Amino acid sequence: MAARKQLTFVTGNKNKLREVQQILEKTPSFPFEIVNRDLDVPEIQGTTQEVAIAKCRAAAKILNGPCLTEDTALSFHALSGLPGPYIKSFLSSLGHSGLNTLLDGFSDRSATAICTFAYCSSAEAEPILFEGRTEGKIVQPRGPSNFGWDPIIEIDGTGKTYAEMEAEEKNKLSHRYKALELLREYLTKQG
Ligand SMILES: O=c1[nH]c(=O)c2ncn([C@@H]3O[C@H](COP(=O)(O)OP(=O)(O)OP(=O)(O)O)[C@@H](O)[C@H]3O)c2[nH]1
Ligand SMILES: [Mg+2]
Repeated sequence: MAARKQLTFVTGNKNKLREVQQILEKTPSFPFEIVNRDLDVPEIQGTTQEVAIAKCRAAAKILNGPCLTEDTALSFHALSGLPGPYIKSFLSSLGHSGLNTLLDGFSDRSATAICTFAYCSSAEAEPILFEGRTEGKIVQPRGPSNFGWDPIIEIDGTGKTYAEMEAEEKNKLSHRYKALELLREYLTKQG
C-alpha cells in the first residue's frame, strides 16, 4: 500500500497534538499522515477567524509549503464572546477561579468552545477554515487539570466537565473533533 502523504500540523501545544492524533487514529479515511512542527507563529488580535487565518498564512510562509494550524477560543456568552481567542492569556493570568469570577454577577454562565483549523494547500494559498463548536457552562473545577480549561467547562447534556471525561468520550463530542470532521470531508473530496 502506498504511504499516505504527510501534512504538517504547526502547534506548540502537546495536548492539542495528542487529541488530534487520537481522533485521527479512529478516522482511517483521513487522507494525510499528520506530522508536527513546533514553530513560534505570532498570533494577531482580531476575531477567532482572523487569528486563525493569519496564523496559518504565517506558518505556510515559514514552511514554504502546505500546512495546518489550529486556534482554540472559549467564548462566554455573558461577556459578548470574550475571552474568545484570548483565552490563553486569560487562563494564565486568572486561572480557573479567576475565569469563574469573571462571570459572578451574571445569571448566564454558558460558554462555547470553538476550534478552528486552518489549512493552506501551499505557501501562497488562501487559508481555508473548518470550525467546530461545543456548548457548555463555566463551573468550579472538576476533574484532573491536565489540559487548560477542561476542568471548568461542563458540557451540555453530559453533566460532566471535559476533564471528567475519558479521552474517548471527549473526542466524540469535542469542538476539536467536530472541526476535524469538516477538515476530513474537505480533504477527502480534494482527493
Ligand atoms: O481545556 C482545554 N481544552 C481544550 O480542548 C483546549 N484546546 C486549547 N486549549 C487551550 O486554550 C488556549 C488556546 O490558545 P491557542 O489556540 O493559541 O493554543 P496554543 O498557543 O497553546 O497552541 P498553538 O497556538 O501553538 O497551536 C491555550 O491555552 C490552550 O492550551 C484548551 N484547553
Ligand atoms: Mg497559540
